[in-house]
Parts: sequence; structure tokens; C-alpha cells
Amino acid sequence: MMLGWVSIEKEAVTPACAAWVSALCRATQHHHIPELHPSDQPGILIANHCDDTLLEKLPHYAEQASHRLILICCQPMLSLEQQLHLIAAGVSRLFCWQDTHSLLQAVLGQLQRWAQIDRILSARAIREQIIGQSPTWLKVLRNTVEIGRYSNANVLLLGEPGTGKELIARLLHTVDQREHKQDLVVLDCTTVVPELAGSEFFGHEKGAFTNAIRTREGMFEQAAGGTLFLDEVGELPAFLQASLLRVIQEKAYKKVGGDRWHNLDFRLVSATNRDLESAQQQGTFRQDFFHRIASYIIRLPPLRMRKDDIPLLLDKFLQEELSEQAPTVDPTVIHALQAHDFPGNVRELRQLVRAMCGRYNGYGALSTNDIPRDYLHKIGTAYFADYEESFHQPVLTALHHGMDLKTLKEYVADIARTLTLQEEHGNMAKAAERLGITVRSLQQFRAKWTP
Ligand SMILES: Nc1ncnc2c1ncn2[C@@H]1O[C@H](COP(=O)(O)OP(=O)(O)OP(=O)(O)O)[C@@H](O)[C@H]1O
Repeated sequence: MMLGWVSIEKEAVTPACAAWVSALCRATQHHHIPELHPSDQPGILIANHCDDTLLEKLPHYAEQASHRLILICCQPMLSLEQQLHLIAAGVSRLFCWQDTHSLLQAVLGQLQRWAQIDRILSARAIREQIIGQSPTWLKVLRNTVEIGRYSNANVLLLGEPGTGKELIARLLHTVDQREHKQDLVVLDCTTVVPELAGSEFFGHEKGAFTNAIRTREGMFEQAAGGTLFLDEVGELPAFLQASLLRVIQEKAYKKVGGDRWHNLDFRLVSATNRDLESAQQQGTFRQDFFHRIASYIIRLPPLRMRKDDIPLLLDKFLQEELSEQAPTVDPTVIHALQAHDFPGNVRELRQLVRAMCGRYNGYGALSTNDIPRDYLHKIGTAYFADYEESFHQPVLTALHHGMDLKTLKEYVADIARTLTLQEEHGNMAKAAERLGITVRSLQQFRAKWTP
């Protein structure tokens, strides 16, 4: 069973704790207690008290456990306040020390659940489709699999445009294990015409209105046994939200012009890039509707919050565009892309790669030459603005200390020489090349400062 490491705080080491850890190791097939190390497997920390020292250390422990940290607190109970602090500091699952057998079962159950989720996520079809390994993205994927596989909850996906909401809606449907599962049906709420919405959602009976020459199936009927994905749900007018309350709550509806109730089973997944909390406060989004569609909320991070995933996404999109001829990528291209904030998120990156492939002439590595000029200009402006800004505070401090421009320049140059020499481990030739100065002038600088 998956277990990266177990760490026991000094004051928590007792015979009972040692016996419990031995039982845990036997159950997870470890001959020794696996020591704390950076791992992509869960980690278990056993602590005596929940105090500030522990809270400070928790983010580090969480990182070492790929953000699957189990904390066992050797106290019979913790207050809600303590629990909230621990969870905010990075604990994924929290257990208090009670009956040792139940504790072992609970911990093993959790490890097993996580192992199942990882097995599902390692399926080739999923790995090849949905790209990203950053901690924030992995968290989204793990939550999606857990809720999709083990519950029938209605899920609301929140995130900026192009963050992958539809992809995640499809993943929820893929991992759903309902018997005789049917299809995923997508309804873009921006395309719903209010006057025809009843018929679109619920279908109609023949003769229900002038043009109803035959019976029509509505969206909910089409999604029976499967998943209904309401994309851009934030755009649905309030009176239409009201008309959907019953079908979502009771899973029962009547066709337009019909008087018979039909029962259905479906999972509802909705998505929006609107801030529904403020829309509720402004009265443009109904609270009762919100609570029905959002039994569980998954927030998709913007691409700028997971820039580590850019190289993987770039590879994937290059493969899609150029298949076998996909070139190697010059590292400066990655730097350039990571310097951009991508307001259009993954969709924008995909379009950019498409444009880069258009410029690429088929020879050598993909380079900054292949980035469209206006893009490069945008990236450059943002890059230099950030870069310059990082100098503002130190320069201001120096000016406030009365330093004039000549001294300031000399001071910065000395710092640059010292740091470069340090980074190059005293290698004069390399340091001089990096600084764009002669070795002789660097030697003179060193001679000046070496006693
Ligand atoms: N993690 C990812 N791996 C691979 N492709 C991705 C990923 N995330 C998004 N994409 C791609 O980016 C594009 C936009 O994704 P998607 O349509 O799912 O976003 P969205 O959040 O639903 O956008 P919108 O709010 O505009 O409808 C699609 O081409 C999708 O395949």
C-alpha cells in the first residue's frame, strides 16, 4: 500500500505509539519505518500537541508528502479551532489518538482510497488527455476523481475561461461507475432562448403548442443515466433557474404540454467563470439554485498559478500539431512562456502553440523566432516591468541613505562581481564572461578586496 514516510515527533514516542507504528508498517508491507523524505506518496506525522511550532512545520511536511499529509495527534480530541488551523496549514486528514485498532483501520482506509484514486489517474487515456503535474493541478484531479467515482453529487466547476472546466466535467463522467452509464450531454446555457427553454430542457408533447408536430426529448431526458453538463451556468436567467429547481432536487419533471411526471437519474455538472457568490448578493443568481447545483465545488486554478505545467502542456500541444516532427524546444522559449500570465489560460497557450508551429520552418529547435512578434513584445514588456520593479525597493533604500548615483552604480557593480564569483566558485574566466568584462578587471577588483 502507498506510504511514503512516517515521522514521529520526539515527545510523541511512547511504547503504545511504537507498537501502533509497527502494526502500520506490517499492514503497509514496510520492513522498517519509512523515513521522512520528499515523496509523491502520502506521509504520516505523529505529534503530541497542536501548537504553533507544529503549525509552522506543517506546510513543509505537506510538501514532502505530495500534499497528502495524515496527522495523528496523540490527544483524545482537538477543538474545532485547532482542527481548522491544522487543516489550513496543510493537513489532509486528521486523526486523534483513540482506540488503536480503529485508528489503524481509519488510516489504512484512507491510504487505500488515495491509492485507488492514483490508480485511476494513472490510466493512459486520462494521462494522455489531461496534462499537468503541479501540486495545485494534481489536487484538482484527485478531488475530481474522488467525487466522480465515490459520489453522485452535483458538482459546480469554477474557473477562468480556458482553465479546463469542460475537460474536468468529462473526467467526472469518465470515472463515474454507475451501472449502465449513459452519455454526457452538454448544454451551453448562453445558447438557451428563453421562450424555447421549457422545451429545450424538458421536451414537449405533440400538440403542446402550434409548431409541436411531434414529441420532443429534452436535455434532461437525453442525459438520463448519464451526466448533464450545464456550461456557462452563470448566464442562465433567474426565472429559468427557478424552473429547474424541481428537476434537480426531485429528479422528476413534466414535458411541456404533458401532465405525467417522469423520473430520471442523472448527475449534474455545471461550470462558470462568473463569481456566483457576488452574483447571489446582487440577486442575479438564485441562492436556492446555487445550493442545488453546488453540492461540491471544484475550483480550477488559472495557468499563471501553475506555470510548472507549461513545459508539459507545450509538449502535448506540439505533439498534437506536428506529431512525429515535433521539434526539441529551446529553453528560452519555456522561459518566455513562463514569463507570460496567460489571461486566456490553457486555451490561449494552445492557440499560441498553433501559431508557433505555423512559423516554425521544420529545422532545428523551436526558438523564440517562432513566437509571433506581438506576443514576444507583450511578454517582453511584462518581463522587464517585473524585473525593474524588483529593483525599486533596494534603490529607494539606498537613495534614502543619501547615496549618489556614482556611488550607487559602483556599489551595484561590486555586488554583481562578488555574487558572480561566488556562483562560479571563484572561476575568473567564467565570471568575467558572464559579466561581460575582462578577466584583468575582475582580478583588479578581487585584489582590491582581498587582504
Ligand atoms: N490540463 C489540460 N491538459 C490538456 N489540455 C487542456 C488542459 N486544460 C485545458 N486544456 C485544453 O484547453 C482548451 C480549453 O479547455 P476547456 O474548454 O476545458 O476550458 P473551459 O474552462 O471549459 O473554458 P470556457 O470557460 O471558455 O468554456 C481545450 O482545448 C482543452 O482541451
